[in-house]
Amino acid sequence: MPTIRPRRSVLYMPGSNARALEKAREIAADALILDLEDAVAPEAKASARDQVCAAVKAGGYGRREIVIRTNGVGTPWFKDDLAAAVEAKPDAILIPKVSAPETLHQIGAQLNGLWAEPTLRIWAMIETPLAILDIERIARAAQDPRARLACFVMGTNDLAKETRARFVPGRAPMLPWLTSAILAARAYGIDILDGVYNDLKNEEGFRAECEQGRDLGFDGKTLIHPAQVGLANAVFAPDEAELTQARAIIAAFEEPENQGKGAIQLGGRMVELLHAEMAKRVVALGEAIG
Ligand SMILES: CC(C)(COP(=O)(O)OP(=O)(O)OC[C@H]1O[C@@H](n2cnc3c(N)ncnc32)[C@H](O)[C@@H]1OP(=O)(O)O)[C@@H](O)C(=O)NCCC(=O)NCCSC(=O)C[C@H](O)C(=O)O
Ligand SMILES: [Mg+2]
Repeated sequence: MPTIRPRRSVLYMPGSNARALEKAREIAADALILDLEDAVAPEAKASARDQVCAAVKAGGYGRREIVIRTNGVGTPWFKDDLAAAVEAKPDAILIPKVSAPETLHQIGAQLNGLWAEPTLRIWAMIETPLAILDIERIARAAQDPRARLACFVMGTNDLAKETRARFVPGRAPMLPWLTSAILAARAYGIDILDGVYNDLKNEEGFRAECEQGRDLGFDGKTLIHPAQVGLANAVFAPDEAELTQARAIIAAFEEPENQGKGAIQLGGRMVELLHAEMAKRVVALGEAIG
């Protein structure tokens, strides 16, 4: 079982907001996205870049995964963002509006030229109609180690803007796009995070969207406010009942009488070896969350 990195709660914060960057050291999110793109006004881009990179270099974020979101590849800020982010040594760099695999291959080549740490990963925002139409080829970039692709992040705000789809309970207009991206991510072994929920005061709606995202197969949810972290952590973690059931499945297949069997009955249900594999992942995720 490969090591699992929990990504239940992934909190964006504007790179221009010094208070948020400081506060984030105490927030129980699994990962933080320090944003240089949409959350930062054009006149604040350069100072936000300096501030974010200084914060990452200063550290103090504990086990939280640190991700810097650059401005888009075609913008005047991208080149400096990428160079500064590489130097700051975050865990990953998030590239907005990736619409074709060639972008990821080009960035992979640039990272080599910048002597990026071998452990640095690339995350890709999936938030344009073209990305959805070409999602399989984009995910396939993960097969090229130089592209360093580790995670997709759904940008549902940009998708709504570009398509004119509306945000409605249940997200029917977006479901085909979300599920296509999940399939592509799984086909090539990368993680995938659900988009943000903008309605900060609507806890019921937020819970429903977290549960829907989890049931669709997302690894976690991107968030915009610290108040959203606790619920996302709870929804995307296996609960006690799931952990107990998973341990029971693993134990059942270890019984001498079940050795060599591909399918057994447990508590009135058929379980197969594939369920034991799934159970091992649930237990490993539970242990990784600790
Ligand atoms: C949405 C906000 C602008 C609300 O800010 P504010 O009104 O200041 O909130 P509060 O008064 O409730 O804040 C309470 C304290 O919490 C801190 N705080 C708030 N948000 C964050 C945060 N995201 N990270 C860390 N800390 C945060 C405040 O500083 C307050 O602290 P204190 O002073 O001690 O009381 C704001 O929440 C915000 O800016 N959120 C993030 C916005 C953002 O990053 N947007 C870009 C990413 S979303 C996106 O683009 C997705 C994608 O690309 C797509 O297309 O969908
Ligand atoms: Mg966006």
